[in-house]
Amino acid sequence: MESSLPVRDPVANYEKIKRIGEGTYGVVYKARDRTTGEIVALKKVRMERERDGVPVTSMREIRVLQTCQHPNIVHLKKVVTGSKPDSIFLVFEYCSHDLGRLVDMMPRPFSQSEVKCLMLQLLEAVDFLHSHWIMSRDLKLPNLLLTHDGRLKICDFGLARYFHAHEEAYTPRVVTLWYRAPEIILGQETYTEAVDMWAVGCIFAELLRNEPLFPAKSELETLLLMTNMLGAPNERIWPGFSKLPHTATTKFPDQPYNYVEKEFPNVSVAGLSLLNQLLTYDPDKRATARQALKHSYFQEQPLPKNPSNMPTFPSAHDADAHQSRWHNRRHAFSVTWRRWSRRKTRADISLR
Ligand SMILES: Nc1ncnc2c1ncn2[C@@H]1O[C@H](COP(=O)(O)OP(=O)(O)OP(=O)(O)O)[C@@H](O)[C@H]1O
Repeated sequence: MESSLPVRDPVANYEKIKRIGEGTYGVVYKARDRTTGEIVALKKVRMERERDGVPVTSMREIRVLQTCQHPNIVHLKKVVTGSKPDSIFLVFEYCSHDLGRLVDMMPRPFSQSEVKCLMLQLLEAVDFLHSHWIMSRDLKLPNLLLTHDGRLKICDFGLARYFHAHEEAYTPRVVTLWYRAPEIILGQETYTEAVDMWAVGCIFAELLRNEPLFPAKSELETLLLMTNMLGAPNERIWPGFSKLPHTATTKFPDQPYNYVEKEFPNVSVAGLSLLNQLLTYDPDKRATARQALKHSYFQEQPLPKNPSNMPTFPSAHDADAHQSRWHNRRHAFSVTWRRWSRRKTRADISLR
């Protein structure tokens, strides 16, 4: 185990109340600090397969979380030891909802002013990450927490990494499939923080209509759904597209039209413009978080709600998984792709 970890207190200081999440890298509990009575979230770091101490993904997550003190990024309070010498728990501030479960349970989508409130908070957090040279690489609704007073917080930095001004090859198996940018699917190894902005576009669309934008089962199906909605990519709108590793082996349908306006009939011209700027194929032309924050969509009526005026909901953590329409599928895809990302050798994908 690395000695630089700020490990304090044993986990016995916390009383587990209930299990609220189980992800690829650990189980998450709602718990009470026995000394202060404070309610926290306790994430157990999976160690089973580790021979040499704390898994590298958890070390990365801890490092990133220590750097990121921001109102819209979940606060890591402590790292505590478990009963076994090598078991580790992360203690987070507790948030009553995750947006994945919440959106699934809501009978109708958030209002425009509520979507604006959530999007502004998400963009503030992403702008903060990118200005600190951090890519999340796993933005999706279940990784967005909501507090009882309307504050959105990004959680789960297990796939996050620092990026550099110079181009560098990164692992291709990142970002849960439904939120994965086209350049990753088409094999670009030197992708940038723009992959997070594609995911932000998918999240925006999902908040607007209460269902995932590209709920595909494979990378090929994701490309097909993208093409059906946005038109087929080509060299004219995305210079360099034809040279991407998987372009030659992918047969895109002959679909030249953008159907965003038709698919989102209740969204204003400014809202559609922001959505299209986020879901831009060419990562160099895709809106950055800072550009998106300045978009006129956030200045027009209805104005963004103040977080404190956001509606309140019964805790989404109390809902049965089967009550939640997309939860299991979202999670299944997350697990599958995280496992892929841990493989040492890159598996070939056939897009034909
Ligand atoms: N601070 C928190 N407050 C409340 N709930 C939380 C908190 N952190 C995590 N959760 C719940 O636990 C779930 C899983 O957490 P997290 O994404 O950090 O784990 P993971 O193992 O990395 O998961 P995944 O495989 O889905 O990426 C979240 O979707 C959320 O429902």
